[in-house]
Amino acid sequence: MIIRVGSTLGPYDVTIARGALDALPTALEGADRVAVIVSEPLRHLADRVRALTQGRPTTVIEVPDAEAGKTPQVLARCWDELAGAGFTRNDVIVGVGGGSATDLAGFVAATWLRGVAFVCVPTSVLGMVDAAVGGKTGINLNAGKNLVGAFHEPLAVLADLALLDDLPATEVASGMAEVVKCGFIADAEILRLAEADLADATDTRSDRFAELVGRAVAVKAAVVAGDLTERTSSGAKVGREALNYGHTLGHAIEARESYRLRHGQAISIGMVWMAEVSHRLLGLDPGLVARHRDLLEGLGLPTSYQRDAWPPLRQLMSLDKKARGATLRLVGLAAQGRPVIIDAPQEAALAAAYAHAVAG
Ligand SMILES: NC(=O)c1ccc[n+]([C@@H]2O[C@H](COP(=O)([O-])OP(=O)(O)OC[C@H]3O[C@@H](n4cnc5c(N)ncnc54)[C@H](O)[C@@H]3O)[C@@H](O)[C@H]2O)c1
Ligand SMILES: O=C(O)C(=O)C[C@@H](O)[C@H](O)[C@H](O)COP(=O)(O)O
Ligand SMILES: [Zn+2]
Repeated sequence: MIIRVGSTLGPYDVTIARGALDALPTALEGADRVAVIVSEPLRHLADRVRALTQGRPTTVIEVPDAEAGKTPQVLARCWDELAGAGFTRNDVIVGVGGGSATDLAGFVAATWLRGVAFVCVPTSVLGMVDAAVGGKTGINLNAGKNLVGAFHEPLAVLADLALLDDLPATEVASGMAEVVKCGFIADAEILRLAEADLADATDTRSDRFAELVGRAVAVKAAVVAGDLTERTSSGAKVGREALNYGHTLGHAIEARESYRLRHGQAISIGMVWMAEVSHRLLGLDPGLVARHRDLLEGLGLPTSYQRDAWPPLRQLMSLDKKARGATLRLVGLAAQGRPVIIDAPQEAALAAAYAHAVAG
């Protein structure tokens, strides 16, 4: 399956298939040299990528696994390695790994020489359905998630489903959090497909799983095509910020956990909270609130967090990218498929929703 992502800088294709990586030579057409940025546990994939570069000089840069790679220190090391290799604007960076590695690699591509070409090879469910698509790149700071970054779209995304064969079940579940997010904010068929057979939905070799991946990418592609740089939302007219559903609390939890919790686990808790907030402030139907918890727990994702953590989490939320000045902005749901921006929400309602729905 190929999904074309419309973009202000020219469209690109997301290829979703077993064996998609074999299309790399086409994506590299015109490049002189290649730098492969790969997370350490997946270093074996760098050999496969090298074999597909058709003799081009290739530099492999291994980076620490998961969020440990999304740091200013690792970013600076990548720049040094590109300088050492004499990397120029005719060359291409290939990011290989989960969303952490591809967010970092994309940001290296965005910043090196003010921007060089980037090809994205996501290796996790979350990377395929979300991080590889839409051009958000960046790193974390201790103060908050993804606080430094750039919009830099890839030339191509090669989502090779065969790379998921050894992905641990907890990582599959983490990626499914972003898939069902797309179900709550846009495509109801995603919810139906997942709920009908959770085991099949999380079997990365099943047709149902492939359909869910395709549907989630289609949701993301449609949203980013209309609002790449996340500037158009207000009230019920919600652009790219819709994709941030569950992320205001989710990112705060990730920072509080020093990025040891998986992103999908954190936003699972964040979505349960936002469903409750939406019930209180937007009248979201209690049945849909319960559907969040049932589906996310059915996928093996967490839905609760420490009872006494609300004050520090609220403090961390102040640095959320959707905030404007001292005003918090949340993405709520008025109904399935109807995201709404909640500007300056009542603080008491936020705390009460946390105490009621999340506090463990
Ligand atoms: N740019 C975006 O639009 C966007 C969207 C969603 C999430 N993200 C970011 O993506 C990151 C999360 O991505 P993630 O869930 O992929 O986590 P991750 O990149 O941290 O990877 C999770 C774990 O899975 C392992 N792994 C990856 N591929 C594997 C494979 N094929 N086989 C075995 N193990 C494998 C990794 O080594 C790691 O240990 C977060 O930093 C999040 O902020 C970005
Ligand atoms: O692509 C987007 O836009 C999203 O919000 C998708 C999110 O799933 C993703 O986690 C993204 O990295 C969050 O962006 P941020 O701007 O809140 O850091
Ligand atoms: Zn996310």
